[in-house]
Amino acid sequence: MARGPAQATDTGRERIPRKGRVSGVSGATNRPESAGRPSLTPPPDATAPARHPDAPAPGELLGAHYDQCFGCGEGLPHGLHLAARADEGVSVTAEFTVQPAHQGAPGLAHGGVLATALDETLGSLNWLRRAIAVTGRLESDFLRPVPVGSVLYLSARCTAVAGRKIYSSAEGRIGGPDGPVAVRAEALFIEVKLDHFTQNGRPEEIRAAMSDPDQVKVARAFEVNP
Ligand SMILES: CCCCCCCCCC(=O)SCCNC(=O)CCNC(=O)[C@H](O)C(C)(C)COP(=O)(O)OP(=O)(O)OC[C@H]1O[C@@H](n2cnc3c(N)ncnc32)[C@H](O)[C@@H]1OP(=O)(O)O
Repeated sequence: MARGPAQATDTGRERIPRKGRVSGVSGATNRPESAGRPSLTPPPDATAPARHPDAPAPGELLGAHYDQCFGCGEGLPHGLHLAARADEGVSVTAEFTVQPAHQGAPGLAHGGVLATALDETLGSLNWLRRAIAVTGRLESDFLRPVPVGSVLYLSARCTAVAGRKIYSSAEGRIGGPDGPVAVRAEALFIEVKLDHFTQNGRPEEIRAAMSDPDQVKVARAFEVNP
């Protein structure tokens, strides 16, 4: 499709032409739809990820970062309720039990739900670095069907960091932590500032999350260093 100057879209936002990046605020409106797909392989100047000194100890549960999060929140009956634990270095393990509400085909987990479980597990890695980041790219492989009632044993690790780009990978096994791999993913998270959420999120939820008297909860909702 030919791209001219900025055009209105059906969301009422401007579509940004290829060479017309908006500078300043980080957010969904900044990245042109025509942008190519940067590689999931770290560049040669990438560095090894560093664990934050205050990161939870290996084996410690990370807890939900936000109780309305579909991946880990406790406040959503049909959410995944994924529970992630810190592991060594910048890596985590997590578990998620597939519920009837998570079906795609009869008796089997929906692929999008499995991708969510991978995304959430990968996202939780950022807490170990105390970085605020969002998923930019998530490439998933579905290797085995995952039945309702089964536990998906996930593990994820951050592999490299290059500027704002965070490279990571994850896999999910069934039948036990050493069972066969059912799903796996490679991801590129992009570090953002707090205003990514405050400027793009719906005001009701932002206000509610910000006004929680528990400052640690406020910080975790946005994955900010408390
Ligand atoms: C509360 C904390 C969050 C925890 C939640 C855990 C849940 C799991 C995580 C999620 O599901 S997050 C929700 C899903 N993701 C999003 O909603 C992100 C939507 N996209 C955006 O908001 C923007 O596109 C984004 C912030 C990712 C990037 O926009 P920017 O304008 O800040 O970045 P910019 O375009 O300047 O690119 C910076 C670098 O990142 C690269 N990049 C940006 N977007 C990319 C992308 N989508 N894929 C690959 N690379 C990307 C880009 O090529 C560039 O590389 P170089 O520095 O080498 O030039």
